[in-house]
Amino acid sequence: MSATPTDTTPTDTPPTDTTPAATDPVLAAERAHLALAGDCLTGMRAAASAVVDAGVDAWASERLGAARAERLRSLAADPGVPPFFGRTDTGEETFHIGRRHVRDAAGRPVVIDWRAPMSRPFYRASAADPQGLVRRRRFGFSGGELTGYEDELLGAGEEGDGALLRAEIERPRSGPMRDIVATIQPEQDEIVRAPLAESVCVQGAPGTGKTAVGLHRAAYLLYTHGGQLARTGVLVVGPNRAFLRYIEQVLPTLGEVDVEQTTVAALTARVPVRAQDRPEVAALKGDARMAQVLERALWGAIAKPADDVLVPLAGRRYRVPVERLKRHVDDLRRRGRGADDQQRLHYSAGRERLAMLLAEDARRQKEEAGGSPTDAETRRAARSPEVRAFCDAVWPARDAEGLVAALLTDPAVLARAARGLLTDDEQALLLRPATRSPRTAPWTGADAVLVDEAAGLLERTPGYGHVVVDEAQDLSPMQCRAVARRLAAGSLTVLGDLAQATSPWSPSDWAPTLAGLGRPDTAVRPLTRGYRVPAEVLDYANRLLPAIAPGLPAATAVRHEAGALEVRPVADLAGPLAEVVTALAAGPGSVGVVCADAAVPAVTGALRDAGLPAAVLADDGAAAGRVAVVPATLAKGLEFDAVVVADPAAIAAAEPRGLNRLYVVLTRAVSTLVVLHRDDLPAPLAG
Ligand SMILES: Nc1ncnc2c1ncn2[C@@H]1O[C@H](COP(=O)(O)OP(=O)(O)OP(=O)(O)O)[C@@H](O)[C@H]1O
Repeated sequence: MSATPTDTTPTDTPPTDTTPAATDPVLAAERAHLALAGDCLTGMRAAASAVVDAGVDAWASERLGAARAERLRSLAADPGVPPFFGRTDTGEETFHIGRRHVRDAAGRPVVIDWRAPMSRPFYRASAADPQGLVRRRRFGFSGGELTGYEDELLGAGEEGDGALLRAEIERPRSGPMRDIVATIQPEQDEIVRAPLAESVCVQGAPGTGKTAVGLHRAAYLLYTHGGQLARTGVLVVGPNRAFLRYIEQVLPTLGEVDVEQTTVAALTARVPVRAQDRPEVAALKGDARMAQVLERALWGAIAKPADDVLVPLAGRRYRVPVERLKRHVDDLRRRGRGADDQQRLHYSAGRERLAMLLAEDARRQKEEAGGSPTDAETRRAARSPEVRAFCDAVWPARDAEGLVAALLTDPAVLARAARGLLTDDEQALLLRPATRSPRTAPWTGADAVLVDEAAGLLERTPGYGHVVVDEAQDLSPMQCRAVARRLAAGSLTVLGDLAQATSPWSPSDWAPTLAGLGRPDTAVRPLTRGYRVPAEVLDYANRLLPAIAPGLPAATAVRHEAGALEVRPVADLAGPLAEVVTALAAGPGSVGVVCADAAVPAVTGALRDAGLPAAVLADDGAAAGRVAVVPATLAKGLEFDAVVVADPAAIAAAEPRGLNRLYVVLTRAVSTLVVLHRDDLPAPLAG
């Protein structure tokens, strides 16, 4: 391998090697290409803004304008992000690989989008399997300037030593998550480029790049299947808003601004959540049996028609006999029972259809008698007071909040719907006093998911073409259903780690979650190379694995960092905490101080008393400062340059799956983990 100057990071970092390169002809040529790419981008931007917004009509003009704005937006290059980060040579052809295509005025490619098929060997080639490449080149930049490159002569069996990847993952962390487009690894690339039709479940240990892979997969799919997915959309679901804030810039940096990123709570926010369930109640409300209870509560209240109905049509009345009415109701009920949400007849549509069937019966009778009623007259018949009264009695109009409120407050309604499904004790757990109106009820997060389920029974939920669900190991069966409803005919990327499961539903394998998400045949793909956490820290956290996830393979870290882990017994927390955080805060990266949720005020107070600018990370994602106090329950998915864990025993003791929570907390650090413990450490970590 030939390695000239190796400031190997693709974006702005100080060079690690400042070998004078001004005289290096390769570097000079690459800098010229960089300048050309910059000029071409400027030209493309100018051309895009010069497109005249004149369509054939106002609508077309507006669409043209929107398309142009979109194109300009995607071309609005961040000056800190260089147009390319790598290059492939096949011996005949050379491609520079970057975040987006760049063409010259004649349309010749200057930079190839990383997602294009031609870019694939850049990520997959190895000395053993060069995939047609004689050389792979990676570039290092500083302040937007190309300062170095690293060659691998794959054709000659030479492979890099991973210096670039190491430099990239060791960069001090501060602020939101970054893209990994310059250093996607082969095992990650296979998942990123899996076909759109294929649903994928990534079981990955902490820091193996699951979130990164999921986001890059979304960007890849949008590029490769732009037309189809632009219509149906891509949805990314994360566990909370703090997590969303952390990841939300990755897709825009990759040029994808139209992906919806949300939480399950936001997805199901049909009622204002203003209360919290006791854990055992929340666990029951998240149970899959609740879907059956709701279905029965809704469809079970449809009554048998008792009498003939006289339907008025164009000045006369036509009798629809009760037997025929019964058949209509039975047929429609049957069509409402299908498993496929997109195909099945929903309750509200069933009610409308029933009214229409009565009107059509009347129309047929009139036609048989020689009349020819119009469509408008038939529709009017369907809306007549007689037909409406029949529908109200047999197939009453319902709303989702009202349905759930009745179920949770009326013992008789609940008993009827839950018979044989929930025990008496379980029914008693669900019941709460009624409020004057469902609007003012003390709705909880779990109730909101039930209301969403009810809404999904009433009407079809619009679906996306592809859904990425992160931290999926924590989803309740009812939350899985809420995501599945948004999937339509699309495919799914499920990301998670069973060892990090902290919810009451946490399964020991992926089958129930994948079934709940409506894609039981999804293949589970493991990721086991840890990019975030140094080996010293990961091996320490992995001691918990036999207790929390027996059988799950432990991750191996890609790098060692001597001195990355310090475990210190302390008599009193405040003093050592302030001392450790002061020392860490003097470094360049972010510092996360993680403690049990209940200890947040005390820990924050201790840090502030020592004059440290500590800010608490909030669930709404409000940005904490460089020293963030992180409640243990919000740490999932996040990372910090340095992490201090205050009182691990308290974190483990705070909840039923406290050891899993501790495993999450211990795996957030990129460079340094300091564990300060007053009490004995949990057994697997002691000694
Ligand atoms: N190929 C890569 N090149 C550079 N950095 C990488 C690569 N893969 C992952 N990383 C970095 O490793 C860190 C962990 O990635 P990510 O958050 O996606 O992991 P995860 O598996 O979702 O972790 P967790 O389970 O803890 O949430 C991130 O900083 C990410 O940018």
